[in-house]
Amino acid sequence: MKIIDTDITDVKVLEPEVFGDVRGFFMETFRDDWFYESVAPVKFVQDNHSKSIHGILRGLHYQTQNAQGKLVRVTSGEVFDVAVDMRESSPTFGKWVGEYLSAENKRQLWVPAGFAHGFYVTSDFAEFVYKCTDYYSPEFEESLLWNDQKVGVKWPIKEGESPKLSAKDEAGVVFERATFFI
Ligand SMILES: Cc1cn([C@H]2C[C@H](O)[C@@H](COP(=O)(O)OP(=O)(O)O[C@H]3O[C@H](C)C(=O)[C@H](O)[C@H]3O)O2)c(=O)[nH]c1=O
Repeated sequence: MKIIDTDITDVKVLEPEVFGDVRGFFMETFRDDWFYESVAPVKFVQDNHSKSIHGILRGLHYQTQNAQGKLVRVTSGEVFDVAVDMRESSPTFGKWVGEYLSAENKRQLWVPAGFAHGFYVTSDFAEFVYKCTDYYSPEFEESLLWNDQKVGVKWPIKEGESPKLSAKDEAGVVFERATFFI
């Protein structure tokens, strides 16, 4: 597995070793000992899987308590995946990184606890699977508004298209009023 830095120190792109042959391919997608030693000393407790059609934008979510680190990847289609640093003490507080994750590039993104996370589906549909370092706690869930002007995420939304959001995400908080981490 190759680790690729992003513009935010703690957010990493992981590229698996892919073994292709006449049958197709094989790759290891996660090893607990390697991840703990080489990426972050965390343990994962919950796996999730969602499917979304083109133009869906899920996010930008985080839990203000039981904050979740997320190891995310795409098994069908392609998304533009975004992490926003919500840690007030971080030198990259309020900054964002975005990476294209796809079944094709097989890339994963490690998004530590303390980040708002979301993605926009650029393909006809996308299946999104991910591991979380804490359990789902809806009572502590917050949505940062996807198009907050201060954060300024440059989503790859084509001219004339607008993202399809859940009501919860439509009602996301602006950065100024969001809950931050230490
Ligand atoms: C997240 C989650 C949801 N649910 C239930 C609650 C709802 O009845 C239904 C859909 O939930 P929601 O609309 O919050 O799903 P997403 O918009 O995909 O939320 C996720 O989107 C972004 C990309 C994230 O990073 C988070 O993992 C997560 O917030 O699944 C559960 O039962 N367990 C869970 O862990």
